[in-house]
Amino acid sequence: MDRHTLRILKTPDLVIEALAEFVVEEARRAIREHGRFSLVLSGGSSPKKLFALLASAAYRDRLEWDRLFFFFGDERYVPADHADSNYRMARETLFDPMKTTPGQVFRMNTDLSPVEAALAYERDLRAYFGDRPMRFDLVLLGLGDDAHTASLFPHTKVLHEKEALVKEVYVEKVKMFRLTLTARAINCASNVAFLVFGESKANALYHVLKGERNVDEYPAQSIQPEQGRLFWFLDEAAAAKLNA
Ligand SMILES: O=C1O[C@H](COP(=O)(O)O)[C@@H](O)[C@H](O)[C@H]1O
Repeated sequence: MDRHTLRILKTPDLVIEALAEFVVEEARRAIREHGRFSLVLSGGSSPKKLFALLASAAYRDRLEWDRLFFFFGDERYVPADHADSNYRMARETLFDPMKTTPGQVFRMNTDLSPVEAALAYERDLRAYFGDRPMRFDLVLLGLGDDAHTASLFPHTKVLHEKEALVKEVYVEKVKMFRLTLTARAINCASNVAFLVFGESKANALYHVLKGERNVDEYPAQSIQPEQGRLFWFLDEAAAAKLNA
């Protein structure tokens, strides 16, 4: 994989602190340059502590919260208050503590059918960017131990989507519909940052970064920002196989 920066730190907490600093830096830069910061949040369990840190006393005054706009890289097709909902996790750790206004948060609407929810989110994105280039300032991503990212899972049709920015996808492995930004949408971003820690991710990470290119098998390889920068924030356990 070409053109990326690795930040490897000893522990998950140090990785999260480094990424929180990066979020602050990029938010300030984006707000200085074009007045707002468009941030795509990842789901799953890894970003919980990051969101809580950004909402903590140490960080809250370092961000101009009312200029931040939040999006989702993917969503599990469950109600918004379900324990598995990525939106719920972000609401509890970030939006509620920071009292964000509804206009700042763009959630994938799982009250609609999967197809309609994907189309509606695409419309939301296009309306948000309007005449400006369709470019998020920062996309946060995680990595599954099967090398999926967002809800771009191995051997799913969405990996070959070239037009849509958002798609619904039925994922046999987890036996549910997911909604996901496509690689096309993510690769338009100014910055993409993966947050990966733990030994269980080491194998997937090795294949994504050092293995043969095979996007069907290792979907995270499809993330290659066209003009933006790609960062990997890793702990030593996740990075253990990279120098082997
Ligand atoms: O299902 C998902 O998995 C990945 C990785 O999650 P983690 O719990 O291992 O951190 C996540 O990035 C994605 O957003 C999520 O929906």
